Amino acid sequence: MNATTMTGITALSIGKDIRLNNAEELEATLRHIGATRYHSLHPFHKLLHGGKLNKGQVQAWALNRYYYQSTIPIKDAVVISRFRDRATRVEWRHRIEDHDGDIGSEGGIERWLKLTEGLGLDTAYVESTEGILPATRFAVEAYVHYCREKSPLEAIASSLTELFAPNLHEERISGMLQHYDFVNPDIMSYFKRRLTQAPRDANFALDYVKTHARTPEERASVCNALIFKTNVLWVQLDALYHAYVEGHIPPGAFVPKG
Ligand SMILES: O=C(O)c1cc(C(=O)O)c2c(n1)C(=O)C(=O)c1cc(C(=O)O)[nH]c1-2
Repeated sequence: MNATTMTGITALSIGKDIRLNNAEELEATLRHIGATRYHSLHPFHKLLHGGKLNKGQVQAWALNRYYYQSTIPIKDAVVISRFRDRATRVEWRHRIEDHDGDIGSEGGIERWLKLTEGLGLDTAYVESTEGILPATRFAVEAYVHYCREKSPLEAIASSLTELFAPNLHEERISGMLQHYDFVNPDIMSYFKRRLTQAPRDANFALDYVKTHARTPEERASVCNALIFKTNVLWVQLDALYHAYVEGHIPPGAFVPKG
């Protein structure tokens, strides 16, 4: 079977007739899922990176994404809690430091707050998460629940969207710097740092699933974890589009000024 030409992948899972016989077929299928479902393809990102949004819309995106960013270390603590195996915990724990930082060293969450502050948002308001869309909260919480409830293999596999993040971050850095006069390199430092962190993390996760998914059923579960995660990311942008491009802001959510 040629995984890259496969059909039968539904919105939620790969077809029952798709049988992945080895690690190479698994990797080809994961890359196919990324190429067809990663949120780099979402219309909201096309607008964001193409300079087609106004400042209020970019603020709404950064405000909502803060909830995702600030939940990632909680998710990673859950992933760690799934492993008796010390080596896996040791390997995974730098992810928490990457986001939370350490005494005297800045982490990704602080860098994200530089972005929201640079965009003119009040940091206490961003941190309160009061203005985020309900769909942002539901999607992000679903990711944490997934890592708690599914198998440890699926918990690791659900991080595999990061395989596809560096290209998106490159596109975002250059697109946003080029198109928006309210964006400068300093406030984009979050993404610059992820360009080195994400490939290291993604490669570990990819090697892990290729080694530990030993049966066709386990390989299918890895693919389904990646599909689940692409949906977590996609629905967040659907909600942003509906609220801030089409103008249907849900009650109580952030309303851009002016
Ligand atoms: O900007 C993005 O589009 C994007 C996507 C993803 C992703 O693919 O899940 C992550 C990030 N950024 C990111 O910055 C990040 O730290 C991160 C951690 C994880 C994860 O699942 O553990 N994904 C992502």
